[in-house]
Amino acid sequence: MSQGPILELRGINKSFGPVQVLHDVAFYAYPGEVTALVGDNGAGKSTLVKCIGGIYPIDSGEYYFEGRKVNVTNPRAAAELGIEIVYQDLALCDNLDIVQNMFLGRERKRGVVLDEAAMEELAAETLASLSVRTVKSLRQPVSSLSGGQRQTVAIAKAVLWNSKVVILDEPTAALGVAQTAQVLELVRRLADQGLAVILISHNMNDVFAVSDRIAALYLGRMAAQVKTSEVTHSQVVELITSGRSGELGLKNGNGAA
Ligand SMILES: Nc1ncnc2c1ncn2[C@@H]1O[C@H](COP(=O)(O)OP(=O)(O)OP(=O)(O)O)[C@@H](O)[C@H]1O
Repeated sequence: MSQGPILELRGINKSFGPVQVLHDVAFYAYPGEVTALVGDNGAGKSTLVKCIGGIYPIDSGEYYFEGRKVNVTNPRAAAELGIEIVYQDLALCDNLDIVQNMFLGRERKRGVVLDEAAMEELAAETLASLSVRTVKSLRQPVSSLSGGQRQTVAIAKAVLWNSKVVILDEPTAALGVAQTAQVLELVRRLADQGLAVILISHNMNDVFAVSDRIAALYLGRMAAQVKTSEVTHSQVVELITSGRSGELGLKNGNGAA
């Protein structure tokens, strides 16, 4: 791919009080690709993603977006760049319907009145563009949806805002086999539409099924970022568990195309 990364981090450090969680981390994500972010519990995946999303300001390091150096010091700055995070707990409101959830906090208005028709149309268009046909009515409460459907709504909500980078935190963790397959298809479709997708996952099958690149964190350091087609399951497991892969002969943060 000739295009450069849409998002690139260099030398990122992040501490909480005396505890340094991220050490000199390099990371990049390309448009049209799924980048899997893997690592053991506590490796720093959530912290890295929260730095990308402006929830945690970085202590030092450089953050580039579309080739420009940027300061992302709060979630609004990230949203303005087109970066959206879909959290594991989804932050959907059970008592609200699909349209209300998708526009929560960013409602469309006509004068002082909510423009329900415009919101419903845009929600329908977005779901259709993602080839989501599993929800019966956009006016059904989110509490009536299955886990996979909820995940779909949360993802659709994230792409509604002309997003360019969508970060998904373990989107299949709570799902069964069929629903996992549906959500992975959706993840792939997002990338095929040109979005850069960052997928946090512990599931190697998911990672290999859907990702183009894999970034492996080990104890807060980027052990490697590699093309998925160039590594095996066991090499990735070795990167996650030991931070190294002898066979790959990779250096820290290496593997850029
Ligand atoms: N707000 C915080 N204050 C202090 N320490 C924190 C904070 N957030 C995370 N940490 C520490 O940073 C380290 C990395 O945590 P993080 O949640 O980023 O890892 P993770 O790779 O996402 O793990 P998991 O897969 O278990 O979610 C952990 O040791 C954690 O205890």
